[in-house]
Amino acid sequence: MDRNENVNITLIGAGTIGLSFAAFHLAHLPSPSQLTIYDTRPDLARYIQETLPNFYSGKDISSTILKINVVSSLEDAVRNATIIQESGPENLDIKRKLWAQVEYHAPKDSLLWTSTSGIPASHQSRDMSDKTRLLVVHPYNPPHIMPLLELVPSPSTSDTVIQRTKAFWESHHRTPIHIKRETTGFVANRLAFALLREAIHLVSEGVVSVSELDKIVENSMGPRWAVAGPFKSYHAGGGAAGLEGFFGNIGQTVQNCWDDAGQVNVGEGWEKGVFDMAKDEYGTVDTEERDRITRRILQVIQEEKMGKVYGDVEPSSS
Ligand SMILES: NC(=O)C1=CN([C@@H]2O[C@H](COP(=O)(O)OP(=O)(O)OC[C@H]3O[C@@H](n4cnc5c(N)ncnc54)[C@H](O)[C@@H]3O)[C@@H](O)[C@H]2O)C=CC1
Ligand SMILES: O=C(O)[C@@H](O)C(=O)[C@H](O)[C@@H](O)CO
Repeated sequence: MDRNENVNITLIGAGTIGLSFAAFHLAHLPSPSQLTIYDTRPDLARYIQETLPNFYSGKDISSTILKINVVSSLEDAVRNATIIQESGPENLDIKRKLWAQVEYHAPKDSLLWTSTSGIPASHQSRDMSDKTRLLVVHPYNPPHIMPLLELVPSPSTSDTVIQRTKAFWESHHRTPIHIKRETTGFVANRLAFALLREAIHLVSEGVVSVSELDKIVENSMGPRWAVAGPFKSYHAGGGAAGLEGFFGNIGQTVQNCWDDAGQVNVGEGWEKGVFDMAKDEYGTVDTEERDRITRRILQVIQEEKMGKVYGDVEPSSS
């Protein structure tokens, strides 16, 4: 499936992730009328009118919003969908119930995607009759800017579903990565949370403050890993001998750091100190400014790596 096909996309859940996906698809669908949004909130239409413009720096997109199908019935939402992306609460019972209903009302060849941060498709699809259809398509927040999509099939998910999904996102110049096995937190969150655990350890031990730690990441591995991931970076760092040379040179230091790594756990009492430090330092983060800078950085990287900048979050007005 590629971006040029006439697709009807249904978003279930219009919260942080759902609306971000809405902004992304509005910029790529030939018409806003190909987008359907369903949510159980009673004020959905007004909520969309009030919040979707925030993705376009307050630009008047009222005529676009009017063409979106905003529906209050799940059956109406999915009956003509080519792609259904669920971004409801991170709650297994809710997702399970949704998929059993969606499967019943949706076209038999529609793609069924869940945005979940960590509930495996094999758990969500328990009550589905055709478990081959469900696939985790885990975005990195915010999906209208962040290129990564982790495609995490259950053991039942068909390869056709995976390949059609991969083709769709690649045709939209995104980076879908097929994760081969269902792991807790998939991959991106595991890596991010491993670093977060060490960060919390260092802050709660008084080694650095919250803002000092953030500055260390923002001025070193942050930009480094945006250009070359950990393996490529350390392979390069090993010189002619590559990663083997890297470990030959500093393998013992690496092991010493691993041996001394923090083992903080949730609920052990570090929370108040660290949370208060983050609150005092950052208050409410200006996510619009954060996203503006992130978008600029990603555009430069996209231009360098793909030779051109693709699309932005500008809704089609047709
Ligand atoms: N917030 C984040 O940074 C990320 C979240 N995710 C995942 O995306 C999913 C959505 O997360 P958020 O957007 O942050 O949550 P959210 O709480 O902002 O939005 C959830 C939406 O679902 C609606 N909802 C509740 N029950 C529903 C139902 N039965 N049917 C339809 N809609 C219903 C709510 O009204 C709300 O608008 C979760 O599974 C989460 O783990 C994935 C990546 C990042
Ligand atoms: O960090 C992200 O954007 C995603 O990988 C997530 O799934 C979030 O961590 C989510 O779990 C909570 O924000």
